[in-house]
Amino acid sequence: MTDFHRSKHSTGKRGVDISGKIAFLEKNVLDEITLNHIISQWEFPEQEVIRLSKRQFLMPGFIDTHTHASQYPNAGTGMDLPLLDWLNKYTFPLEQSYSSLSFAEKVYPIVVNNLLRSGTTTAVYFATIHLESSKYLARLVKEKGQRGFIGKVNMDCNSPENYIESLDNSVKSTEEFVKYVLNLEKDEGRENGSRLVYPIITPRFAITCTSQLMNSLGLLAKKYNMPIQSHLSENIGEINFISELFPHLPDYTTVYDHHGLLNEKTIMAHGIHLSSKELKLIKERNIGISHCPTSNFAICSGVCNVRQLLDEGIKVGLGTDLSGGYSKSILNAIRNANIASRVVFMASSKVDDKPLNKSFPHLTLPELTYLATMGGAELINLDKIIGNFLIGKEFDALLIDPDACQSPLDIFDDLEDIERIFEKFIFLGDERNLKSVYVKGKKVSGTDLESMNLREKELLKNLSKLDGGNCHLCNPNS
Ligand SMILES: Nc1nc2[nH]cnc2c(=O)[nH]1
Ligand SMILES: [Zn+2]
Repeated sequence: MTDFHRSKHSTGKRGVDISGKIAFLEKNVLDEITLNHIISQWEFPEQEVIRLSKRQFLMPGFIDTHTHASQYPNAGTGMDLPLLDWLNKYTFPLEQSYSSLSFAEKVYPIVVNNLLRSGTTTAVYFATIHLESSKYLARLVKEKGQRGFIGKVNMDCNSPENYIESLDNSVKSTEEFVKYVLNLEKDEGRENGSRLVYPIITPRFAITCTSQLMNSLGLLAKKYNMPIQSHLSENIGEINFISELFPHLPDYTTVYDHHGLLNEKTIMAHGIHLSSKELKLIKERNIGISHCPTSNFAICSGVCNVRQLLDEGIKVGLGTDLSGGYSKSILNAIRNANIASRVVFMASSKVDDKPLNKSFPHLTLPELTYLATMGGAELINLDKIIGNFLIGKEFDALLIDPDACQSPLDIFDDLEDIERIFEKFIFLGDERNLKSVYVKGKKVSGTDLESMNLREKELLKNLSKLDGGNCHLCNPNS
């Protein structure tokens, strides 16, 4: 039996309290009497008790540790080229469009709404080099109630003529951006829990940043105690170019280290083709790797050996890497991380002499779920605040309804227990199963009618006409 309380106005430490923190958890509540007793114990003014039906369950919200909000319009297109050509032909021309704030105003709301709807309660975003559009993205993420790390991208060399900054301007506008984002929540007292949006220093990658720029960004990150994100060892052509640009340095990871960009708050996307020396350095600096399997497959960058990263004790989270990755959904990233880990195993010599049993070294369902939640929280240094449902953490959660309208899951009562239903949701489910999405205890998205806009309601009405519409979503009177 599952229930949870949300308080709209209580300052008391109960249920999910006013600051969005989890105040209590009760296990094994099997009957109505005990349930009602608990509810009365934790009573608080204007409480909202949300009762989950038979097969509904809660899980921690998804954390996308690497996505390019600006590339969303290209998602699902342009998979015919490898990284550097792909950047030049498709990606840089699109990103250039954000020099116009009104372009950003058209795209970014769609991005944030859709990420929330697919269960991404926290996203680590790349915007573009443009200050005003990047500020707008930060404002929007906060307004929509998503947790987010927003990066104004830096690039001052090896970039197109119309999509490049001067060194001076890049550093100045980044500092202005950082101050702007830090100020966004200055009026909100810390009794309201953690902040929602953070700035993150974002040198695009070492190909498009001069040494001076990387050094300055490293210092800026230090000055404001900020996280850093970039790309590392994604593609062989990229790695070869790096060794041409930095012949005096032994490898790609050292390039970033040399410029003061590696610390325990650094997130590097991809990390596919790393040498053992680089892995050692990554572990030493305690940086995290954002594993972006959909992108790695889609633009043929390679297959990341996540088991090896985990065995080395390196922090790993999942990223969609829109639009190198075509899907905005972390569920999709989980599925591709699963396939990637099996490809690594099958390509290894061990495949012939190991039976398909429990010691099979591909990623397990608990591990995949961890990467999408707590693993991501560790990467962004919010593991004390989100990532699971320990008491005192903030309630970033998904209310999953396996029986939702048009659900892609088929549940056979006689066969299923909660573990199987959860597994089916992870591998077959989609946003139709996300009845509610909560960030810091506040509902920010969901499939039920109250959270829909007019267009969505209209769409559902039409669906119900086609379908006969007997479910509570298609037909609220049923
Ligand atoms: N996948 C990906 N890799 C990059 N490396 C540098 N920029 C990018 C980007 O936008 N996407
Ligand atoms: Zn990327």
